[in-house]
Amino acid sequence: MQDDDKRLAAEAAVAEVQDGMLVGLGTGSTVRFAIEALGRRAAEGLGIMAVATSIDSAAKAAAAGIAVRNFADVAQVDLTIDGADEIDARLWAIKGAGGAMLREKVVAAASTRMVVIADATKRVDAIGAAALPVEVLPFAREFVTARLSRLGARVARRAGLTDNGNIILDARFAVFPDADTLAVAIDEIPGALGHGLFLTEVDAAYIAHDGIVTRLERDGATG
Ligand SMILES: O=C(CO)[C@H](O)[C@H](O)COP(=O)(O)O
Repeated sequence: MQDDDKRLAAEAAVAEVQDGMLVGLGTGSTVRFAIEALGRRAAEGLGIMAVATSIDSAAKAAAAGIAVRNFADVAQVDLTIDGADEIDARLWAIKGAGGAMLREKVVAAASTRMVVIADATKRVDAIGAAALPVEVLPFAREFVTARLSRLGARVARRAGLTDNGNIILDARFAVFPDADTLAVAIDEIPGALGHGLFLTEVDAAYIAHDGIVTRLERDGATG
């Protein structure tokens, strides 16, 4: 059921893709459905190329027959489709449970339009219950941990390394602080390379609940 909703949200977003576009591919189990849908459209003749936010998504896109460009060679993306861990009515999102939020934020910032796809379990009244992932230079591990603790977080180091060779610290807050203030405060910590708070990047969201897809736009429109 949840997978059906992920697929429906993904297919609704992929319907936005037009011939000639450079498409940004996020990361995660919902994006996997978007990659499959995009692969089907490419096989039917849609002329697109993609950039991927993770090694995993690049491999899945190539396997689906989508031409993948190296993002390092790219300054501008037409449309990016990505998942989220939480998203609210303002289209504020927490991302990064899959650990790709640093590349995801760069690609989102390069995109003319960025849409989130999600099943209804991701829709929240206010973001902040999910862990907030922070990608950290390994050299700065304890320093950044201390700074995040000072901001009120309980901090846990995630196992493994990101695609960029860095570590992830998951920050949990008993009471989530003002998101704008928190984003600025984390941005100012040297060694903290990126975090999962997406407050300005998301232009629209396709959210599926029991087979019905709702589109939310940043300007408040729904469909
Ligand atoms: O931000 C992400 C990866 O960094 C994912 O988009 C997010 O975690 C949602 O993943 P899923 O669709 O598997 O629930």
